[in-house]
Amino acid sequence: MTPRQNRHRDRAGRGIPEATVARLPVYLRALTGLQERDVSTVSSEELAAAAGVNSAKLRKDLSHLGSYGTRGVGYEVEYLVYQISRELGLTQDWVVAIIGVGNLGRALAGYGGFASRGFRVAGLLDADESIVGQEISGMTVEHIDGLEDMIAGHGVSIAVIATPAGAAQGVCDRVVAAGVTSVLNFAPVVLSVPDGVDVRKVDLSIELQILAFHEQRKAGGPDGFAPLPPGDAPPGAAQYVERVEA
Ligand SMILES: NC(=O)c1ccc[n+]([C@@H]2O[C@H](COP(=O)([O-])OP(=O)(O)OC[C@H]3O[C@@H](n4cnc5c(N)ncnc54)[C@H](O)[C@@H]3O)[C@@H](O)[C@H]2O)c1
Repeated sequence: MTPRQNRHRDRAGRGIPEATVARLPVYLRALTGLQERDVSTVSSEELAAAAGVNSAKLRKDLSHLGSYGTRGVGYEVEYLVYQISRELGLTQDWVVAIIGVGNLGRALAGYGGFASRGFRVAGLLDADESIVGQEISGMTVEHIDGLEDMIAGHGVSIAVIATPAGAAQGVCDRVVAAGVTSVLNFAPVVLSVPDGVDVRKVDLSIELQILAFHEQRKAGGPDGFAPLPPGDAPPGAAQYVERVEA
């Protein structure tokens, strides 16, 4: 493993692998479902089945949090929810700004799931004068000129970019210069950021391509079940398979 990969792998801190970090929200969702049904303890097998992973992997993942369960009893649901939430930084509120209030930005602004997971949308910003001033999901859209003031005034720590591709890098540079170190990018462009800034890119078309790739293989594909040559896999497929299988 190169030093860069190593850094990436340990970025979550305390040596928790990125693949484990990526599965923690899945465990959390399964545990929240158990809490809603007043289940107080759960075996690793039950939790693994609810989360869609194998139980050995689940036990290994949870051991990174110092959680080993009790033989014959399993894991205490409430405590595990607390441990995972703490590890993911969900025991504190995170302030989010949504930049670009078109179709996607509006949908995100109206999504109730953010607040219940500890993400507070502090504001919506757009460059279009006809959108600025509109009331969306109880918030007034502000002009992008006020970006830096909003970040400083509300303590924004996560910027969601939902602008067209051509505007995304400029917006990203501004949020980073204003001190934001986490960016969720929906624009179909790879953003350049300095060290210490985390960018997560959401691209539904890549996810669809990956599903199409797996559908094709399930159906026998052009070459039966033989692995497709690398050039035939959609972008992100190898990464996805790695993410799922790690
Ligand atoms: N990731 C995904 O799966 C996915 C899905 C749909 C759309 N998208 C992408 O998300 C982005 C938004 O899509 P949409 O359908 O909402 O587009 P849209 O055109 O409806 O909205 C974009 C908004 O960004 C604003 N904008 C433009 N330049 C800006 C700037 N410099 N600062 C602030 N605001 C600015 C526009 O005024 C507009 O309101 C696009 O890049 C699109 O390709 C991604």
